[in-house]
Amino acid sequence: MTVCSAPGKVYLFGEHAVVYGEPAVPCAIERRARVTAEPRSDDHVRVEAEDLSLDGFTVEYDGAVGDHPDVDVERSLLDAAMGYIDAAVSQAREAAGEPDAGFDIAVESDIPLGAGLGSSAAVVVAGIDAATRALGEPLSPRELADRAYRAEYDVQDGQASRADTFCSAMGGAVRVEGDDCERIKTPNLPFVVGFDGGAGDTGALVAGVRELKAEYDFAADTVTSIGDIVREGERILETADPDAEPESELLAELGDLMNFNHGLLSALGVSARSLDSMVWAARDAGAHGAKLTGAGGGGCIVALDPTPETETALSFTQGCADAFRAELATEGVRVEAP
Ligand SMILES: Nc1ncnc2c1ncn2[C@@H]1O[C@H](COP(=O)(O)OP(=O)(O)O)[C@@H](O)[C@H]1O
Ligand SMILES: C[C@@](O)(CCOP(=O)(O)O)CC(=O)O
Ligand SMILES: [Mg+2]
Repeated sequence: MTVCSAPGKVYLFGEHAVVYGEPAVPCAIERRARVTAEPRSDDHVRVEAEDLSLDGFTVEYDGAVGDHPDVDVERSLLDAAMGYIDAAVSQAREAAGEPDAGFDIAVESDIPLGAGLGSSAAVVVAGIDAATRALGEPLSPRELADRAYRAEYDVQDGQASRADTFCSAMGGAVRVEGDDCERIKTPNLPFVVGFDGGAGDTGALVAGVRELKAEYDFAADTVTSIGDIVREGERILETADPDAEPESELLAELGDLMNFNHGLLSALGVSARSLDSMVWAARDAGAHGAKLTGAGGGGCIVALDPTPETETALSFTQGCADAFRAELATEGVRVEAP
């Protein structure tokens, strides 16, 4: 029985625009998904995923992944929910050269689903790591990131960047621009997350931005401007001492860029009333800056505040279901039990 875990993430800057080749800076956070993989003597895949919004269920596939699931829910719902695990199993089988490998898989996660904290990437990265290790064919974190990206790309119909999966595999803060992915050094940024209890549909939100961009030059310019914000943010981060506590001047500069980034995401139609309301609650509480994180439409915002004020204000904000401090996770994917 092999258990691997991988972290979720927040976007300091750059979601959506990263899909079109602009740079982005996601940061891994200490909320993890854990996947257990146990090889089977047959070619079946049995999945236990208690956090899924289908009220928790157990499902057994017959032979080929995705065939004849033995569960009493609508097929389309099940496919949507299980797509990422299917894709992770397929990548692990391919990587290990064992197309007929069967597994008992269990998924457990502290990352809310579909809320912009990268639960899908964490499940896929930890899943591929656990399944390949269970077959005795461990991959490096970069190989895992690449396989996990291919899995997300397939499930999201070709609409995915490498940002979430690379960040989850490597941990820490990363910079992603097209196929170019690297870890970067940042000071320990004081992230506060507000969660509205809901979720957004990543595929539909990405498709919406794609349509706007194709229809209006100013929407395409907005995407480029998000890239400009990220480039400016990187310039500021490069001047910071990664080993010192971040100074408030640095946080103020980053916060201004986060606020600008949120405005442009909002212009692209991916914010929501609940997200805007949490963003304003954070700003009113004295956060240096706040923005939605991930695909948007519902889910989470991220703010920068070293004091307890933003977390407290969010916990009293209507529409905020949960508020918590998110520590930077310096470790990416890891083995919990070999
Ligand atoms: N704990 C989990 N168990 C099983 N599947 C999960 C789990 N967490 C996430 N997933 C998969 O990831 C999907 C959510 O991914 P996505 O829409 O990209 O949002 P995000 O990555 O922002 O959380 C879920 O619908 C599910 O398929
Ligand atoms: C909108 C996007 O930039 C980030 C999506 O993040 P999440 O799945 O909502 O955590 C899409 C992508 O980069 O693949
Ligand atoms: Mg995702």
